[in-house]
This record gives sequence, C-alpha cells and structure tokens, in this order.
Amino acid sequence: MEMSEAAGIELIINPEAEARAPQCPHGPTLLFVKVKHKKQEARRFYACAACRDRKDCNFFQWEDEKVSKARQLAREEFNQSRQPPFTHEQYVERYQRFVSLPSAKRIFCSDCQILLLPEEWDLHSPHCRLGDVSLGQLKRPSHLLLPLENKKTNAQYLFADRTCQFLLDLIVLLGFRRVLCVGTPRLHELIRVRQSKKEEPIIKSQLLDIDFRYSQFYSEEEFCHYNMFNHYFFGGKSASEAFQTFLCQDKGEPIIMVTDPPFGGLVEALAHSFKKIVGVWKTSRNEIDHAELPIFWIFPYFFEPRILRCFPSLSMLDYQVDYDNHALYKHGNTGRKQSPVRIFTNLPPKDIILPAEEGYRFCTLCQRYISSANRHCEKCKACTSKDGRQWKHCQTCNKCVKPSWIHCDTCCRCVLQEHTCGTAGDGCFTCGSTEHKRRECPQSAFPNRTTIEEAKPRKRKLLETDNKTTVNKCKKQAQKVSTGKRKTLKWATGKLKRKLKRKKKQKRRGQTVQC
Ligand SMILES: C[S@@+](CC[C@H](N)C(=O)[O-])C[C@H]1O[C@@H](n2cnc3c(N)ncnc32)[C@H](O)[C@@H]1O
Ligand SMILES: [Zn+2]
Ligand SMILES: [Zn+2]
Ligand SMILES: [Zn+2]
Ligand SMILES: [Zn+2]
Ligand SMILES: [Zn+2]
Ligand SMILES: [Zn+2]
Repeated sequence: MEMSEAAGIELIINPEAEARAPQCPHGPTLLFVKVKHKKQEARRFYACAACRDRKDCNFFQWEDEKVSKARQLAREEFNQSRQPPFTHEQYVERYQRFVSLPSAKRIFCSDCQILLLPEEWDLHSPHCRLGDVSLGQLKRPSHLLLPLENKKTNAQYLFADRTCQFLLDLIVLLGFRRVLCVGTPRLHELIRVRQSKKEEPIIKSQLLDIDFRYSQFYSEEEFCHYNMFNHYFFGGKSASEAFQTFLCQDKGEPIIMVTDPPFGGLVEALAHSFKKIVGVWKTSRNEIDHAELPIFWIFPYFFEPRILRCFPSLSMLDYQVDYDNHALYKHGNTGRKQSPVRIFTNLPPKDIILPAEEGYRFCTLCQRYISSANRHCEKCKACTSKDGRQWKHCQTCNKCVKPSWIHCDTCCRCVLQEHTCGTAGDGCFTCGSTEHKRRECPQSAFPNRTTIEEAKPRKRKLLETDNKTTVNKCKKQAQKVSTGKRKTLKWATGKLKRKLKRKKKQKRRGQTVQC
C-alpha cells in the first residue's frame, strides 16, 4: 500500500480499493483518510479524483457505507447528466459542418465556449459571440477558449511561447516523432500547426485532457477526454483504444510523454496513472527490452522529493517553465518572481541543452545544464540551487540552503530568519512541500479565480458595445463575484480588461464581436 500526505488527508492507493471505487462524474473516485495529529482516523472515504474543491464535485462515500440500489441508480443518472452535451463523434461532425460555413457564418459563443451552427444562433443571441472565426483561429483553440483557471480543479496555465517553442524544438532535436501530450493543449496545438505547415520531420501528437471543449477541434485520434488522476477515459473503450493505438504504433517513430498536471497535491495519484501509461507502452515492446518510456513531467521544484519517490529514474532540470496566464510563474530576473516550475525527465540531463542566450550553461562536473546563478558546491558535489538563485553551504546542516535562510541553533536546521522556533519543518499545509509554509505556497498565491460555471450564459443582455461601459459593467460583475476582497476585484477586472484587449485585437483583424 502506498500513501501520500497532503493537507491532513492521505490518499490510499491499493488495488482492492481501486477495484471497489464508486464513480463520480469524473470517473472512479479515490480512497482517502483524514489524519489528525499524525494519526489516521479509522474511517476511510471515497472522493473525487479530479476536483479538490467540493464546489466542483461533492462526491463523498464512506468506504464501508452501504449504497442502496435506488441511490446507485440516481448516482448513475446524475453522472450521466454531468457529461458534455455532445459525444466526441458528434463534436467532430459539428466541426466539419462549421468549417464548411463561409467565414461570416462561423460564430463562436464566448459565454458557452462552443462553435455555433446556424440553427443555434437564436438560442445564443443574448450571449457574447465572436464572428468570422478564421481557420487559423480554429488551429489554435487554446487562444480561442477561455483558460479554465480554477486553481483547485483545472489550473489551466498555458505555456508562454518561449517555453512551448523550446519544448517542441527540444523534442525534435532529441529525435522524437510522436508526442503524448497529457494536459498540455498548447504544446499539442503547436505540433499540429507545425504539421499543417508540412514541416519535416513530421511530428504526430495526441492530447489527453479533462477539458472536453477540445473535442470540438480535434478528431478522436487527436484528442481523448481523460482524467489523469485516475487514468479514466470519458469516451469509453473507443477512446482508450485510440490512446493505445497512438501510444503503441511504433513504426520507428520514437515517442515521448509530456505532462503538465495541475499543481495540487496528489503526486502519487498522477504517478500511479503515468505508470499505467508506461505499462500500456511496454505491452507493445519486446519483453527483454528494458527501455523506459521517455517522460517530461512539468511540475514545481519543491515537489522533487515526492516525484523522485514515485519515479526514481527522473531527474530535475534547471529550465524555468513559464506561463502566459500566470502572473507569478514568469521566467527571469525582471523584478517578478522566477518561475518555480521545472522539467523532470528520465532522459540523460546532459542531452538536454538549455538556451545559452538565457544564461544557462553546462556544468562538466554534474554533466548537465544549469541556470546562470547556480554554483557547483565542492562540499555537496553538485550544482545545488533549485530556485534559480545562488544557494549557500551550511557547515552545520552539511548541505546547501536558500540564500535567505540562516542556521537556527534552537531548531537545529536552516530556516527563514523570521521563523517561530519550534514550528519549522512542518511544511506547507496546501501542497505538502517542506520548502515553504502555506502563506508562501504558490497554490495560494492567487486570489480566487473563476470557474467555467461562472463563465456560463448571463441572464442579462449586455447591450453596450463601447469599451468604457463594458468595463464598468464588468467591474460591477466583478464586485458581485468578489466577497469584498480587493484582490479578487482587481483580478476580475484585470481579466475583463484582458478580454476587452483580446476583443480589440479581434476587431482590428476585422472580426465581429457581439455582446
Ligand atoms: C497547468 S495546465 C497545463 C497546460 C500546459 N501548460 C499547456 O500550455 O499546454 C494543466 C492542464 O491539465 C488539464 N487538467 C486539469 N485537471 C486534469 C485532470 N484531472 N485530468 C486531465 N487533465 C487535467 C487542464 O485542462 C490543463 O490543460
Ligand atoms: Zn468528481
Ligand atoms: Zn451561448
Ligand atoms: Zn555542478
Ligand atoms: Zn553545498
Ligand atoms: Zn544549517
Ligand atoms: Zn528556530
């Protein structure tokens, strides 16, 4: 039995629990146990694998609870009612009809996040819609769709161009010809754009993601609606077969899996799913061949110990991954915080050349590329910085620590100067890291973000088209959303300003925007 600790709740991974797991709308649930004062409570319970917020999925069942037939049926009905409005096959048919329409009739409903067919226009007339959707825009759905920024469930932080292009160039350079994109829609999209330009060598890609909106843009071979916390394919057997076919059709085209999961806890649940993917890949290979499925697992550096516990063959690279819609996770020393997100890989680090123009250089002793401020410590015999700043060696702890830490004789370890003695070492309540406390956790560094539910059709018709009135309206809306917290309001208005900016850009391109 494997256990993982996060926020006073432990995940229990064992085959019996998995076999008996009841289903919520997000597939088989996971078994958890509450922990108080480091002791497990006696009763264990099943809860949703995908949503860490009960607002998103409130499934709860005690492990030993008896569920009546009637409740079971009601649950199945409920789960069914929470599935996407169309099957993937229907989405594909809709897409074909959509692209055959003349440009003026290609309308996307921004409120419902759906490509509209002419017979649906009336129904969506009160909504914010975008007209003249170009074929170019259809090729870049991650730019058309509103990112699902609900940090507790989707945390859809999209790669900045710098990172996305770096990953693709690296994949090509390393000789991979197929990419299994698990929760990396923007990378999948970049590969598809490259494919459409017929750039040699041709790289193929398949996207697995919980965001079903992508079914509107991709075929069943290109996209599977998938939950990476329980390795569940929403599209049933045909979807899991499409995945197996893609993963196993070698034909001399090496494959790599690239994943960028939401950063909450549950590292062990993710690792469990990834091991299943590795298992499927291995079934298509010669048994005596001990090769490993190449992996890029993108995750914050402070999860390193937990990731390595699950996947000892991975090592962490210094490259800082950054995101478009993530104010804190930006690259570089430009006054903003540096991104804590890194690439974990089972490929030899020396083969992964990091861009010299960004200051990365090669350490011949460590045989890997390191960030500019990282220094090789003679005592640790390694380039020890994890966060991009130069770390210093503590003689007492006999290891390198962050530059802002000091050695505290009471706590018998290096800690932040302004700590309260005796409390150091408990780590973060939100993500489980021992590197920081909850208040410093990047998970809680954000004000509440909207969920897709909040972006659903508005009851009131918005008639104003001039930007100023719309911003004022938006501000009012934002005030409603906020619970009086200025931070939320600031963020919400920021988001609406970004939306307006996007609209302005689309208008400049001559696109019609109706709200
Ligand atoms: C941190 S974002 C990564 C996006 C990536 N940086 C990109 O630009 O392509 C997390 C991604 O995982 C997806 N995701 C969130 N929860 C998931 C789940 N339970 N199963 C599968 N995908 C999930 C989100 O929809 C999102 O695309
Ligand atoms: Zn659920
Ligand atoms: Zn609509
Ligand atoms: Zn070194
Ligand atoms: Zn050292
Ligand atoms: Zn120390
Ligand atoms: Zn102390």
